[in-house]
Amino acid sequence: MAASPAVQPANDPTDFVALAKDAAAGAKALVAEATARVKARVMGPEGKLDAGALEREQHAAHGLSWLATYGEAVRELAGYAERLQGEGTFGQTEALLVKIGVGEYLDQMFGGIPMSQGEIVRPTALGFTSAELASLRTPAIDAAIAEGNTPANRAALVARIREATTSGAATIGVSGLDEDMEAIRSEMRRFGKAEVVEQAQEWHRENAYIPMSIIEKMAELGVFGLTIPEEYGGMGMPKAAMCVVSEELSRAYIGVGSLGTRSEIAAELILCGGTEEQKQRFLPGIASGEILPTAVFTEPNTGSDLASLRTKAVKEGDVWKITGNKTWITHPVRADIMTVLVRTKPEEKGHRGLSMLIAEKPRGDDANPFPVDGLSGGEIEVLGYRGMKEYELSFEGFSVPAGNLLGEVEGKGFAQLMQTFESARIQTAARAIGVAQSALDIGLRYAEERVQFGKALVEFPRVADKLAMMAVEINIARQLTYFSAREKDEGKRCDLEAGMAKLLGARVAWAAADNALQIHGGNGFALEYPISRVLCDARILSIFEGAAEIQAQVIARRLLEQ
Ligand SMILES: Cc1cc2nc3c(=O)[nH]c(=O)nc-3n(C[C@H](O)[C@H](O)[C@H](O)COP(=O)(O)OP(=O)(O)OC[C@H]3O[C@@H](n4cnc5c(N)ncnc54)[C@H](O)[C@@H]3O)c2cc1C
Repeated sequence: MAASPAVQPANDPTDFVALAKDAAAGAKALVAEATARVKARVMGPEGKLDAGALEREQHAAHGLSWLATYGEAVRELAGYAERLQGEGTFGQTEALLVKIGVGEYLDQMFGGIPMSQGEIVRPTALGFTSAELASLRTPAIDAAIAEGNTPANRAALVARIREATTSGAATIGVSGLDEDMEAIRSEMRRFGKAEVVEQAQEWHRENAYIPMSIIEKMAELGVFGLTIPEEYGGMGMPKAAMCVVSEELSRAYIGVGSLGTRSEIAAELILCGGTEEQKQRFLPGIASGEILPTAVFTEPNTGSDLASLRTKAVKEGDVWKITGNKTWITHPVRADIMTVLVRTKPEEKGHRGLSMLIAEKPRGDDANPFPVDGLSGGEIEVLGYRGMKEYELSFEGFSVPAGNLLGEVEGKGFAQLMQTFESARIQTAARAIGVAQSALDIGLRYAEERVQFGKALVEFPRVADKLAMMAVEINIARQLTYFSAREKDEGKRCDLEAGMAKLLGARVAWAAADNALQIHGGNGFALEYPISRVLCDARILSIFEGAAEIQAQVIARRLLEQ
């Protein structure tokens, strides 16, 4: 996508890029100080995290996670601005996105961050007095806040968003990715517009499966094998490609953007933990879309606390027999393989007793969902995120050949699953960005078309402000997600950043959907309008792939243990 016109020095006398970098350094100092203060409250005598104290202090510890996520967001925005400036693509739209984002996030860091609608974490909760806080507010931070989220900047951004939309731009502001990635975006966007957007509302309202013809077309486009290495039949592309594809498909419909999620999880599990024979056997089929996987982890009594799950597998000759109940399993009926987390060592109570099985099964349909011995299930009716259907499953001696134990090792299932978390979280963050972007697309269109008091709604500041903040936060979540993807591609540990991208992305998607619905007034509440579906779809993002509280807990642990 072409950059918006370069910032004219006369309009923008401050070198905001340098200011943003300085402010990001100040934000980092605040996070470091906050980390030290929370550490003082949760560390035991031997310098180890005291689990009881961490639980008592969840508000502060999770608040620290949010604060650090914001600090990382400001750093990423400054880095994005600097990179684009170097490439000559830092135009007015990009400058406004960065200014408003940096200013607003810094202001919240020093004022209060919403962890959820009713839970604001304020600096006092992290142990700062007003005087201490004032001493951490550097002149760069003050200036970035003062110049950042102003009514004039928001109005200017909305004018640019309107222009960008009429010119058919895919993203508001350049994404920062290279031309190859943008070519993939265009292809996915074309596919989404032609095959998905118009149908999504009907699939949702009828609780219908996404047609197999769509899955076949996605397979032809290479969606399921994007990041699988070429030697195993995939395209060997970077994780950034997965982000762009997930983003654009979820922008069309979250169900379609999520079809690749289970393929990504299964492929990561097998790539990281499988034997060479398992890689050769399953990866080419997953890459081509011939094998559709489903991820079978959650149980009725174990969701967030997965390590205590009870479904067991017992070895009988050369097969494992699975017995137990699973729930909230997405797309199990049409799946060909199930990655099932089971307890194979009953004497080991925690995660050490868990193993991962790759269980093959025949495809079913609504009339006969599970045409195989030892497996049955019932559909769970859901608010949104439809198109694949969620089921509770009952295993009664379901057979899996011994050779399908992942990596042919017992007791490593939980660790194998954890290895996939980085990728899965990056992918979910990208799905969240797609959902948020669809809310912005729909909200903007409605605000342009609906006239009240003789004006289009978009002419009213309170309506336009909502659109401006959607675009700003989408860009922030996008930059955090792309950063995690780059780190992952470079083989660096990025669980912290991927978790932050997912945590923030889910909140951004929900806020965007809620605000876009608000822009619709009463019509937003009508099932006929797509925004009512997008609201339901957005809600899931802070529940699965690590509920927001669990995500914040994981981030807090990492920050405090460093
Ligand atoms: C639409 C949908 C699709 C899904 N698809 C799949 C799938 O394909 N495969 C699969 O295996 N699972 C799937 N899941 C399950 C999903 O991963 C779980 O719902 C999720 O892990 C949360 O577990 P839970 O629902 O048991 O909630 P719980 O663990 O009971 O948590 C309930 C609430 O309490 C909070 N909470 C829990 N523990 C703590 C704590 N220690 N501190 C603070 N707060 C805490 C949580 O954050 C959450 O807000 C799906 C779920 C949904 C809704």
